[in-house]
Amino acid sequence: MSPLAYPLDWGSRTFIMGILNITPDSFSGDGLMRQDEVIAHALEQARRFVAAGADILDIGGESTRPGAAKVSAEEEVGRVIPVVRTLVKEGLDALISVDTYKAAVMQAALEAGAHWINDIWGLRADPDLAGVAARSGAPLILMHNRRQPVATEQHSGLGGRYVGANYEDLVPDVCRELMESVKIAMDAGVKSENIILDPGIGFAKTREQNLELLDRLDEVRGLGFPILLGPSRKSFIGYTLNLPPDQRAEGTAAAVAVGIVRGADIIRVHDVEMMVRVARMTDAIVRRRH
Ligand SMILES: Nc1nc2c(c(=O)[nH]1)N=C(COP(=O)(O)OP(=O)(O)O)CN2
Ligand SMILES: Nc1ccc(C(=O)O)cc1
Repeated sequence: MSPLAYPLDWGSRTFIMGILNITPDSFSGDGLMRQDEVIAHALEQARRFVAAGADILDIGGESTRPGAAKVSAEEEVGRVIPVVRTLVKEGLDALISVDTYKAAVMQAALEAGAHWINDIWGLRADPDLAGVAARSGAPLILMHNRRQPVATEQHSGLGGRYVGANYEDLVPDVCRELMESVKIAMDAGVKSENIILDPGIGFAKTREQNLELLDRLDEVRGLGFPILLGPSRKSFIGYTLNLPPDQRAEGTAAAVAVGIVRGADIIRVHDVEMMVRVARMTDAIVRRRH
């Protein structure tokens, strides 16, 4: 079957992005490189996600958690591209997104047939990515994030998690900085209808800031772009419920439901089957979709 046509029918329902981490060190332990036969496992997980209702599959080859080891573009290409090729060849009924901030990785992914670009640095890490995005005409997710941890702060005992969390006024600051990323994109020639914004839950934000940003997501939606939300299994849930990543499904469900009420268009999740049900139920209430 052919993937969903873009632009998606925003507002008609919540779209589901399933996370496929081709990493040995992802924070919630879902990284497929912990296993043998990575490609076979990725394909199996992708099929399971699509059968459960995923619209988009997001493939990542470098953990983005604070303090994670950086991976070279060559190594990331070696992890991600074989999986992109396999999923494209399989012809799954889902869009293929690649979670990378590196222009070289994204260029290779697009050539291998990927459809979407997911940049956790909102075009601030690799300026060449803006041109790659513009030339490809692919939808581009611009996530809010702040500067990379410097060595001394990384050793503060917080793993760099709160570096950059010194906001003057949280929501307006996040909105302004997202619009700076939009400007970088549009100056490079990315069309506004290809831009999706993401508040960056868990990136340079304290627990309280993550909770407030989620509750005020409607203000970010007010910027006029579709919104992607990624709360899945993150530590703001862990700190609130005092639970490890593998026990954060209910907390994720609450965040997903509130996120949809406040205007999220896409949710990025690990537990696809469960969150599809949460999204369908929330859509039935707030969008009257049955
Ligand atoms: N657009 C967007 N991209 C993201 C987001 C997010 O919230 N929004 N969160 C991530 C962290 O989750 P993941 O499970 O992929 O963890 P990892 O980075 O440790 O692999 C990684 N990528
Ligand atoms: N990449 C990230 C992974 C996890 C978290 C978090 O648990 O808050 C934040 C960022």
